[in-house]
Amino acid sequence: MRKPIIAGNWKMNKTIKEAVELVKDIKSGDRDDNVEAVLCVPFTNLMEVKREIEGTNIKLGAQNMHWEDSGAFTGEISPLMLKEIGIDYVIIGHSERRQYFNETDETVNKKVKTALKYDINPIVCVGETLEERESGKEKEVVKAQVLKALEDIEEKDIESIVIAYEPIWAIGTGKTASNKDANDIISFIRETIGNKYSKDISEKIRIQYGGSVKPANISELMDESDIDGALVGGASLKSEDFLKLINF
Ligand SMILES: O=C[C@H](O)COP(=O)(O)O
Repeated sequence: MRKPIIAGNWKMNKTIKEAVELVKDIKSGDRDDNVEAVLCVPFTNLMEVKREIEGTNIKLGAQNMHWEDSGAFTGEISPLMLKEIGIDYVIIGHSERRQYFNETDETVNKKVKTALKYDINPIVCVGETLEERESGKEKEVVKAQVLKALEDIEEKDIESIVIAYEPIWAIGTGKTASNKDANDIISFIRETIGNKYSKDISEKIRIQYGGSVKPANISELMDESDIDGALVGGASLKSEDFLKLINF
């Protein structure tokens, strides 16, 4: 049985003061213990948010990470720095990083390997553009992204990974993939992992959907057979909405 995982990706939002207020509100709300709630916050908020969630079952995530431990990489954050703070998750290969910061399948693969080396659970994002979907290439694109992200990764590490399927055309646009379409691609990702490794591990890995998830559509998405959770942008910035999502 896969434990549902709802992760809020705050993106480039919230000052430290705003972050603390939001976490205090989330902390004080009712939360379903059977759902894993993760807050993926800007680097500058990690330490304060870590302090705030101490003693709760809320998990902490970063939104990116370099693959090297240290060195001349101005502006980058290393896995050692994140490990010291005590993060549980790191988002890798979000489409915004691929689109605006030249993240490639190769760098995604390096970062996934580094995260695993440091026992940080990677949330690996994949997803097709509108153009790719309209030309019927979504499965081909997503399969290539998944296989490259998992290159040279052993089966024993697969369960530590979460995959987030986020069709780019559904991110921040208010357009959600239909439940059926999202479930279809997610079960295809599961099948791809099953073919590369084993059916057993493909049944264990958690795969989220992301793209305009909100309180109004979360339960129907979670009713689908293969969708194990959501990676949520906009709706994770309001405590009321995020609490509704984790109590779907
Ligand atoms: O990481 C989250 C996704 O990019 C979805 O963002 P959104 O919920 O604002 O569409």
